[in-house]
Amino acid sequence: MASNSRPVSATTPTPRAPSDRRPAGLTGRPRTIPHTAPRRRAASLQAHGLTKRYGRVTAVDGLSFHVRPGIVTGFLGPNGAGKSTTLRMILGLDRPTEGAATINGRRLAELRHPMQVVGSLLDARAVHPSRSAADHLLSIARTGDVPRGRVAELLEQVGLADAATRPAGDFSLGMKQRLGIATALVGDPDIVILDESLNGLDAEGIRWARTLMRELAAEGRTMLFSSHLMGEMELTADHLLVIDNGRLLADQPLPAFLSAHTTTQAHVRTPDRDALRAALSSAGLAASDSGPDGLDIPGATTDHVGHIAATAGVELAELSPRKGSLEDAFLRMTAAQPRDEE
Ligand SMILES: Nc1ncnc2c1ncn2[C@@H]1O[C@H](COP(=O)(O)OP(=O)(O)OP(=O)(O)O)[C@@H](O)[C@H]1O
Repeated sequence: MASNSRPVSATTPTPRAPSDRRPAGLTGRPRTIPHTAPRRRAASLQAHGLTKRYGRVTAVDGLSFHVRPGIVTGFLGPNGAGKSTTLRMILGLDRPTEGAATINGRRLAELRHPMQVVGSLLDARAVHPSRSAADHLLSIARTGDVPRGRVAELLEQVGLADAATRPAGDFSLGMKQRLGIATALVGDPDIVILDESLNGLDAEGIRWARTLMRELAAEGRTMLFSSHLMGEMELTADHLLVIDNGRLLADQPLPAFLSAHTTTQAHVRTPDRDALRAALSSAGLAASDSGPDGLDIPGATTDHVGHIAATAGVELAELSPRKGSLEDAFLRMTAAQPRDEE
C-alpha cells in the first residue's frame, strides 16, 4: 500500500501554441466559429490533502496539487488510481473524507456562479436519451442564466449543428462526447475539466478535441483532462499530474517527466551489423538488435556512435536518436508502484 515515490516538484512550463485549426464538424465542412473573446480571470484549482475512503478502500489518499491557468494539465493514472473520485470531489459530487478542493481559495459550493467558473464532462453517456442535443444544452443554459444564443454557437463549435434536433439517445459515443464537451462549455467557464472525453471520438474528433483543449488553455483557462490515450496525452498536455493508489506520484511539466523516466538511445542501421556491434562493444557500449539490420544503443549519443562507426570503417544507412514515449515513462513509473491489497 505504501508508496516510496515522492511527488516531484512543480514548475510552470511554457504553454504550447495550438497547432491545429478548428474542426470541420461531423459533416466535414469547415465552420466559421464565433469565438468567445478572451476575458479570462486566471482561475486556480487546488487540492489540499484530498482524501476519500469507501469503507476499507482508500480511493484518494491525501492528494495536494495546484492546477494552473493557461496550460493544459493532464491527469494520469492506471485503472482504479482514483482519478474520477478526485474529479468528483473537486466538482462537489463526492464529499471528501478529509481535505478539500478549492477554486481561487473557495469551495465550489461557495461560488455564486459556479457554471461560469467550472465546466466539466465526467460521463458523456449521462444525457436524457429522448432529448435533442439543442434541448439538452438549452436546459443546462437555463439553469445558469446563459443566453439561448450560446446553444447554437456551441453546437457549431463542437460540430453538432446538423444533429441539433436529433435525440441524444441516438448519438454515437463520439457524438455524445462532443455534446458533453459543449455542455461543459455552456457557462464559458474559466476552468474546464474533462474525464476520458476522447473515448469514442474518431481520428478527426480526437484531433479536434486536442486543438480545442489547447485553444481553451491559450485563452487563459485552467484546463484539466484525463485520458488513457498516452499518445494524445503526450501531444496535448503541458503539465502532468500522475497518481496511483490515490497518491500523487508526479506533478511536473511533461518534458521533465519524460526526461526523468525514459532513456534516450541511438538507433543505427548498417549493412555490417556484426562489425559495428564489435566496435561498440570495444568502446564499452551494449547494443541490441532492432529490425533486420538495426541496432539500438541505450544511453549513447548519435555523435558517439557515429564516431565509433567512422573509426571502425563501418558504413551506416541510418543514425538517429530515439526518445522514450510518455507511455514508456508512465508504464515504467506505475509498474514500480506497490499494489494495494483490498
Ligand atoms: N462509490 C464507490 N464505492 C466504493 N468504491 C469506490 C467507489 N468509487 C470508486 N471506488 C473505488 O475507488 C478506487 C478509485 O476509483 P476511481 O474510479 O476514482 O479510479 P480511476 O482512476 O478513475 O479509474 P479508471 O481509470 O478505471 O476510471 C477504486 O478502487 C474503486 O473501486
